[in-house]
Amino acid sequence: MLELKHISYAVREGDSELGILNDISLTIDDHRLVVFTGPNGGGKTTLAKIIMGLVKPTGGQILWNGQDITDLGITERARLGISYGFQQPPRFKGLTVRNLLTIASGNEKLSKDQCCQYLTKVGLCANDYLDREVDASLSGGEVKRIEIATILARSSQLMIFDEPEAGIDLWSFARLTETFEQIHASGTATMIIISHQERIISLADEIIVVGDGELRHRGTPEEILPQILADTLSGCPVLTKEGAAV
Ligand SMILES: Nc1ncnc2c1ncn2[C@@H]1O[C@H](COP(=O)(O)OP(=O)(O)OP(=O)(O)O)[C@@H](O)[C@H]1O
Repeated sequence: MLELKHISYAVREGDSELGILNDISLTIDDHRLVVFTGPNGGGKTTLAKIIMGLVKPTGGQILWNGQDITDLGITERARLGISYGFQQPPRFKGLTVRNLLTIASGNEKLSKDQCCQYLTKVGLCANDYLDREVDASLSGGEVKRIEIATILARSSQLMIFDEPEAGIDLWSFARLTETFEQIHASGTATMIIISHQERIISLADEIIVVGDGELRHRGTPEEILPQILADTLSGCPVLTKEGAAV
């Protein structure tokens, strides 16, 4: 179980302090598929990075399976079974796709068949990609899918995906949503997916709307999706302070 207690994050801007996240508390039970959504700049990525240990909160506490991980770094959190896929994944010049999958899986003898299974789940063919370097020669969508494949290879207990749909073609997106559904159905991992995509939002057990650095609303897709779809940001009661129901 993941527990965030009164998480805040602020940065210094000149002489003043800029609040990015303000007193966010939430609990995510094991094996849930939770989607963070909300307007651009609302604080979703910052919140996800705080869970992964990429950003240190200026206030509050994070518990993972009852353990206080607030002061733990990324590596320690990864060892505890948390993984994170960047909105814009880094490239790794000199490392091939096979290298990355092998490192991620922790299995030095990872076979071509196993690599192929991970790559197929994100709509890539192993024959075309296994020996390619993860460098600038790959397109943004390819790097994104390779990174997601490495997260699948890690089989973490908590997988965080930041806008997995970004830059991905429709066919690969369909494979990806199937993969999310399969992981969810298998009950082997908790997933937090940051997304603006209706199809992904509809897969969620729960949607958490983050706006202006606050947790605006949480509920099932049936409760939240119609409201998001019904209006633009300015008129949407789910995304505005007036509609805050948390
Ligand atoms: N280190 C920082 N210094 C200054 N501003 C920051 C910093 N980190 C985040 N922000 C600001 O905090 C806000 C929240 O950013 P964040 O990336 O978390 O939003 P988001 O909800 O993920 O947005 P998007 O949907 O566009 O990806 C943004 O306005 C961003 O510019």
